[in-house]
Amino acid sequence: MGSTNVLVSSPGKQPLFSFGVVSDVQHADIPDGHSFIGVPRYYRHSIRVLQRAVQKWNNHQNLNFVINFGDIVDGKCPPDQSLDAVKKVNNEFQKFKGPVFHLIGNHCLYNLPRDILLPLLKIPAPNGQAYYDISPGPEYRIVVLDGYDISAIGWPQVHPKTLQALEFLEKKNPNSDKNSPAGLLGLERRFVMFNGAVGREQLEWLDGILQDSTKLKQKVIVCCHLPLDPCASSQEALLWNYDEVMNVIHQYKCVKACLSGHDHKGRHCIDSHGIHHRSFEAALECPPETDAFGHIDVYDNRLLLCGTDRMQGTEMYFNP
Ligand SMILES: Nc1ccn([C@@H]2O[C@H](COP(=O)(O)O)[C@@H](O)[C@H]2O)c(=O)n1
Ligand SMILES: O=P(O)(O)OC[C@H](O)CO
Repeated sequence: MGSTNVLVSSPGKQPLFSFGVVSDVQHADIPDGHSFIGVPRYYRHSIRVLQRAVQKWNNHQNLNFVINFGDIVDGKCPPDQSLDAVKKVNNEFQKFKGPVFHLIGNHCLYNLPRDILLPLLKIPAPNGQAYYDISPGPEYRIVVLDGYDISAIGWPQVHPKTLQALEFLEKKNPNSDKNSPAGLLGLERRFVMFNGAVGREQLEWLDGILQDSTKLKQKVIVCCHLPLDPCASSQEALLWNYDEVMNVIHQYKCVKACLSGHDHKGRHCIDSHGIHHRSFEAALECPPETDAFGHIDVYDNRLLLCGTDRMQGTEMYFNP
C-alpha cells in the first residue's frame, strides 16, 4: 500500500501546477460484492482509499486542487441512506486543504436527483447542468463535461432530457432491460442506460471554449466521467456520442488529454490526433489495504500522472 508509480522524474523542472485525481469511490455501507461481470467491489473499504488519498494529497503540499471523476456513492446504497452517504463521502473530500472539483457519475444519480446532488457538491450548474471549466493558470484550461446531460437517470421522469434519452435507448437497444448490452455488437454495446450523452447545447459550449482557448494559446484537458475513446474503455462504458464530442475536439489542436472514470480498469492510449486518453482505476475495486488514486503534474509539454499503488503512473507527452 502507498507505493508511488512515477515513471520518469525531471530533476529541477517544476510543474506549472499539480492536481489530485481519484475515481469511482462508489462507497456504501454494505458487504463486499462484485460487478455484473464478476469483478470484486469493496464498498465499505473504498472510503478508506479516499481517506488515504486526502491524507497523501495534503502531505504533498503542492497540489493546487483535486478532481473527483465521479460515482462517489454506489447505486446499491440503501435509498434511505443515500443523502447521508453522499454527505459522508463529500465530507472526506472536504478534508483536502484546497478546492475539490466534482464530476457526476451514474451512481451519484442513482442516489440523488440533480437538484439535490449538484448544490451538495458545489457544482456550478445553471439549469441543473454539470459542465464547467476551470482556469488553473494562463497556459491551461480544464473542461469538465457532463456525460449524463442526455440521460434516463438523474433528471425528473418527465423531463424532456429523460424522454429524449429513453426514446434514444428504445431505438438503439432492443433489450427490455436497457442496462443490458446483450445482442448489441461492437461499439453499439455502449447504448445502455448506465451511460448517457453530451447534448447539443453543451457541444456548442465546448466548441466555444475550444475556440477561446485556441485564441488564448491555452492547452486544454478534458474531463468526463464517461470515456471518450474506445481505446481507453470497454465498449460498454463509452459515452453514447463520444464520436460527436471527439469530432468537435479534433477540429482544434489545443486539447492534449481526455481523462475519465467509469471503466474502472485503468487504461491509456493516444488517438489518431495525438490526444492522450486516460481512464482511471476505480477506488471501489481496491481490496482492503490497497489504493488507487494519484496526482498529475502538469508541464508545458506533458502530463505526468503519479499513481499510488493500483493506479499506474502514466507519462503523457504532447507537442506544446
Ligand atoms: N455486461 C453487462 C453489464 C451490466 N449489465 C447490467 O447493468 C447493471 C449494472 O452493472 P454493474 O456491472 O455495475 O453491476 C447490471 O445489474 C445489469 O443489469 C448487463 O446486463 N450486462
Ligand atoms: O460503475 P458502473 O457500475 O456503472 O460500471 C460501469 C462499467 O465499467 C461499465 O462496463
